[in-house]
Amino acid sequence: MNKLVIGNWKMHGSPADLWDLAHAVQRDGLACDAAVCVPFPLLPAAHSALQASPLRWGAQDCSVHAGGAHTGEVSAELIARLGARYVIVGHSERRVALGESDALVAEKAHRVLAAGMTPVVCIGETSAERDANETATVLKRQLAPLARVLGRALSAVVLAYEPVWSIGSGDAAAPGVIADTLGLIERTLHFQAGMHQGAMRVLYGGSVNPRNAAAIMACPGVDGVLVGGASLHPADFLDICRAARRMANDREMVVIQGS
Ligand SMILES: O=C[C@H](O)COP(=O)(O)O
Repeated sequence: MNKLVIGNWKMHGSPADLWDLAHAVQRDGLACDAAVCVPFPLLPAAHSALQASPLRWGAQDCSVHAGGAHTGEVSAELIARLGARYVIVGHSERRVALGESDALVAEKAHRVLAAGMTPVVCIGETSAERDANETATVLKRQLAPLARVLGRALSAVVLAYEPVWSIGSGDAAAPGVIADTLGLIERTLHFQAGMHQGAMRVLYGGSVNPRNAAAIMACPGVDGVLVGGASLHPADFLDICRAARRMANDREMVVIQGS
């Protein structure tokens, strides 16, 4: 499976930024599966700028409702009509600031799948939870409703492990911590949903940049990265994509040499 790089622009960006990124991709090529998740008002511009590009686009949230009288909400169906392929759900910035529950996040993931897109479901512990040795408890609690609501469709989800203490800090989790935590996630998914290793894509997110991307993507179980700040700079974003492509090449060489 190719590595996947997803940029999360959060509440940043403009149509001009999307065209800059599109031109950079056209000039340098895109070396892996990649997408950029933009604020809702930028989705039409993403459609215009990226429709002829290998770079996909998506949103950062959606309504838990399919449609109807829900002022200010944006349904997954409306997002899909703008050509989006991915929708991030359960980002810690929403869980913390807006009190989004694990059950709500699972229902939103269900809506995204029903609209024919891929949910990128974020999970991760805060620094207080990590210090209190509660990482395993938190991750199991966050994953449980997903397994319950989605059942077999869980394998169509992209999971993003984002330790909250790492987001925007400049300090990515150490490769050993990432590998250990992804192992824990894998065992939890096996126990809760009967899922086997590699059945779904699992990304790491939190202070990923062009300097640490290769080491992070070399961690066992890491299928790609969810990138915040660095995704706002086309050169950095494409450097991370190149690191992802090198990983795939290295693996292909190992398979060929070992076959
Ligand atoms: O969704 C992306 C994450 O919040 C990571 O953000 P960051 O790369 O700026 O730390």
